Parts: sequence; structure tokens; C-alpha cells
Amino acid sequence: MSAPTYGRVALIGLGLIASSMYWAIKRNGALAGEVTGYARSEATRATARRIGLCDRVCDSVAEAVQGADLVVLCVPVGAMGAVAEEIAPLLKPGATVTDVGSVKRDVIQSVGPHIPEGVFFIPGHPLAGTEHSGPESGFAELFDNRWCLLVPVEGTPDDPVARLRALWEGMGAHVDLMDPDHHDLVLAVTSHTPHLIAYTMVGVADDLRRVTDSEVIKYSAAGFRDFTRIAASDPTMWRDVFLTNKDATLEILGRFTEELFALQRAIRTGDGDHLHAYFTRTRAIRRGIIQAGQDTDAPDFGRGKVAKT
Ligand SMILES: NC(=O)c1ccc[n+]([C@@H]2O[C@H](COP(=O)([O-])OP(=O)(O)OC[C@H]3O[C@@H](n4cnc5c(N)ncnc54)[C@H](O)[C@@H]3O)[C@@H](O)[C@H]2O)c1
Ligand SMILES: O=C(O)C(=O)C[C@]1(C(=O)O)C=C[C@@H](O)C=C1
Repeated sequence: MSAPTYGRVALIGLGLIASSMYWAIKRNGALAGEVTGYARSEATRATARRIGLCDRVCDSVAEAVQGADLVVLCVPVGAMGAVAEEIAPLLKPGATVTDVGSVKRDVIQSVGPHIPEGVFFIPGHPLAGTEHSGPESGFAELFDNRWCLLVPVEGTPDDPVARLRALWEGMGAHVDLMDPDHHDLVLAVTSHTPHLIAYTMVGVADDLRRVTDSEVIKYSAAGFRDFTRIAASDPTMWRDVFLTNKDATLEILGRFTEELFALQRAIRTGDGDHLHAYFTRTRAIRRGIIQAGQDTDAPDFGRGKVAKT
């Protein structure tokens, strides 16, 4: 059997992503010699022990990080800096620190200054998740065929990046490298603003509850149901995403509202051509994604082509 990618991996914050990483590492036993885990709440640590999450659940962050070759910060983006400050003096020379946060520029600014000389810092972001959170929500297949973006800070040598890439690939993901600002802009379009829209739509439906007598829930069609799934995502995580990816989200939200006003106007003025042209353009985008084989969840994935009208 080949040597493990890392001798010891420490997972800090035992929620959806950390627990999925643990099960994915265990599925491919060659990835880590030992996985330690730490959660700040005693209840979370007790749950982790009960379900066999991590080879060793530690009662202090110091014990979890001690001797680790890789430390993965799996806490909300707003908590990354404080956790990094706490673990900094405990890090082994030559170790790598990474994170899984949904925003990258802010994590680089809050974590970077605490990373000691001789320790590598390679921020990361797996583009995979669900609306569930906590130690019991993880599963080994979460990262299969998903992207994981790595955002190495300037001057990071190739070897530690290649090693972290091997870990993510071993957990089933495809890996790309990206600049942090570009990451934050892309994710504002593909993830952050869509979440805000889902939160808003469900909030609007809730405001109308009395008017509709709960019929929006009873008769919710597939589109709205997808919104409710997204809007059930963890409030702390998403509060931090919007507070830390403020500029990119506001930029995309500005463009979104402009387009929305144009569509609103087309509806009011009965401009069917505008609506039809707009929807034709957006449908082509969806079809392009499916034809490029980039949406493995789509019901029409693998059929090779989609119906023409
Ligand atoms: N959920 C997703 O879809 C998803 C996908 C990709 C990346 N992420 C990112 O991964 C990270 C973890 O998300 P998750 O979905 O696993 O969350 P989660 O809520 O399931 O788990 C987060 C863990 O961090 C702990 N924690 C919270 N605040 C803390 C603090 N101040 N100090 C120490 N520990 C603290 C919680 O107790 C919990 O154990 C976040 O940064 C998030 O942006 C989430
Ligand atoms: O599928 C979901 O539930 C998600 O929202 C996952 C999702 C996304 O927007 O795709 C959410 C946040 C992450 O940072 C990465 C993935």
C-alpha cells in the first residue's frame, strides 16, 4: 500500500463539510494516516464520538492540531481568523493550513497574518454542499465529480499544493486553481446571489401567508420547492458569506435588479418579444451546461442532446 497523502489531518469544526471530508478520506484509506477532529461544543463532540466521526475526537483544539501535517478550518467564514489565531502557535513546521470557506479574499485577510513562517497556507473551497449542517449531515460522496477551488497565496511552493490537490482528488473532486478576487466574483454569481434570491422569495411567500392561507406551501411547485431547500441553509454560514463577500455580491445584485426592472417593465407594457428573447437566451445557457456534461444531477444528463423546439 502506498504512503498516505498526509500522516495526520486535523479537522476543526465538525459540521457538514468536515464530516463529509472524514467519510470521503475513510472511503479512500490511502489519504490520511490519522484524522483528528475538534468542535467547540461538547454536544457536537459527543455526537461525533457516537457516530464514529474522526479517528480521535479531541476536547481541545491544541490536542487536535498537535503534530498535524494538514489542518483544515471547517468553521463559518467569520470565525476563521479567531480559530487561526488560536492554533497558530501549535502548528508544526512544514504543515499546511487550508480552509473550506465559501469566500476567499476575506479568509486570506483574516487567517493569513496568523500563519507562522514555515507553515503553508492554501485556502480552498469545495463547490459542494447541501442545506443541512452539523456532524450528522456529512456523507462520503459529497465531493464526487464536484470542483474544489484552491487559492494558494503568493509564493507557495508547488509541492504542498500538489499534495492538497491529491487529497481533494482522492475524495472524488476535480481541482482548479483560482485567484481569490476572481473566485469571490464567480461565486457571487453562481452561489451567493442565488441564495439571497431564494431567501427573499421564501420570505415574500411567508409574508403573504395570511393572504394565501398557507396555500403556497400546500401547492408549492418544483421551482418554489427548490427555493425553500436553499433557503433552509445555515443562517450563520450565510450571514458570514454576505458580510465577507460584500462588494462582489452588491455588484451582482445591482446587475440583477437592473435586469429584473427591465423584465418588470416588459411585463407591464406587454412586451412579449422582450420576454421571449430573454427566456430563449437563458434556456440556451442551461442546455449548454448539460451538453457540456457539466451538470451530473440533471435528469437529462447523459442523454447527449436535449429537445429542440
Ligand atoms: N454548507 C455548504 O453547502 C458549504 C459548501 C462549501 C463550503 N462551505 C463552507 O464550509 C464551512 C463550514 O460549513 P458547514 O456547512 O460544514 O457548516 P456547519 O454549520 O455544518 O459546521 C460548522 C461547524 O463550525 C463550528 N463553529 C461555528 N462557529 C464557530 C466558532 N466561532 N468557532 C469554532 N467553531 C465554530 C460549528 O459548531 C460547527 O461544528 C463554512 O465556512 C462554509 O462557508 C459550506
Ligand atoms: O447545494 C447546495 O445546497 C448548496 O447551496 C451548495 C453550495 C452552492 O451554492 O452550490 C453552497 C455554498 C458553497 O460554498 C458551495 C456550494
